[in-house]
Amino acid sequence: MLRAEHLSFKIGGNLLLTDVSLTLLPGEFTMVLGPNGAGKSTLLKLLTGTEMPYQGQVWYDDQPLKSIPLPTLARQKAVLSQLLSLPFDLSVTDVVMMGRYPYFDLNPTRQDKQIADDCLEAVGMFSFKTRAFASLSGGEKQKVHLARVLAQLYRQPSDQSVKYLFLDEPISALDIHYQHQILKLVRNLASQNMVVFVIVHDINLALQYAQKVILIDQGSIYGIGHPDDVLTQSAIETVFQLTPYFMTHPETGRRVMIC
Ligand SMILES: Nc1ncnc2c1ncn2[C@@H]1O[C@H](COP(=O)(O)OP(=O)(O)OP(=O)(O)O)[C@@H](O)[C@H]1O
Repeated sequence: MLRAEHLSFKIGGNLLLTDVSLTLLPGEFTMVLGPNGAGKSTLLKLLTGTEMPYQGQVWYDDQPLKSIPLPTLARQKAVLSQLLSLPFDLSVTDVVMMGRYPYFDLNPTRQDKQIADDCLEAVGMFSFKTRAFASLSGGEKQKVHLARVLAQLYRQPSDQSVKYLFLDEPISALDIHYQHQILKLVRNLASQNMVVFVIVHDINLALQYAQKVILIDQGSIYGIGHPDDVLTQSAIETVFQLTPYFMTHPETGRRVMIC
């Protein structure tokens, strides 16, 4: 379980996040939405320890995040940020193997290599494994970074511990086929004792996949809970300043938004 209490964050004199409290449960697929600049990435950085809050605290299970040793954290938590370029000339396999750094000393084992291959396969990028990462398209780079975080949290059968996966707009560069493939993959991971926190902009994908939604506006939580309870007509009108219409999907019966 992840628990955050009364998180606030400021840079200079600007308060970017104000009094955010939340609980994320393993097994629950949480999606985070909100306008540009609302504070979604800032919240992710506080929940992952990339930034320290000005006020408040984050716990992973019963441990304050700041007290968890980095080598332990590296096996528990993986983060995919929006920055996809790398300053080094690496192959696709090299990038995925970065996810295995917490597990080997000098050289990857045969098992690490197999895990990297499996994770590339899972995102449809196995045939690119020897390519130079810099030569890939934007969507291909995004899939390789996804394979990297999957490799980092790859679970051995004996490992029952809770894992924490944070993805900042992981499907922004993907075609519609891979948007759905990756979200199904992540939903499946969530069901395996994982806390999953995914920032997206697509309200219909959140209505389709999320079990919990966090709607952020102007540095605060506007709503948190079941997607149908949070992503209401009035909430979307207020937060995004446009008028949505909702229809019912003809086969599944779920809500679909059109604007
Ligand atoms: N280092 C910084 N200095 C000043 N302002 C910052 C800094 N980092 C972020 N901000 C501001 O904080 C606000 C929240 O940024 P954040 O990246 O969390 O937004 P977001 O909700 O993830 O937006 P987007 O959907 O555009 O990615 C923005 O207005 C941003 O300009």
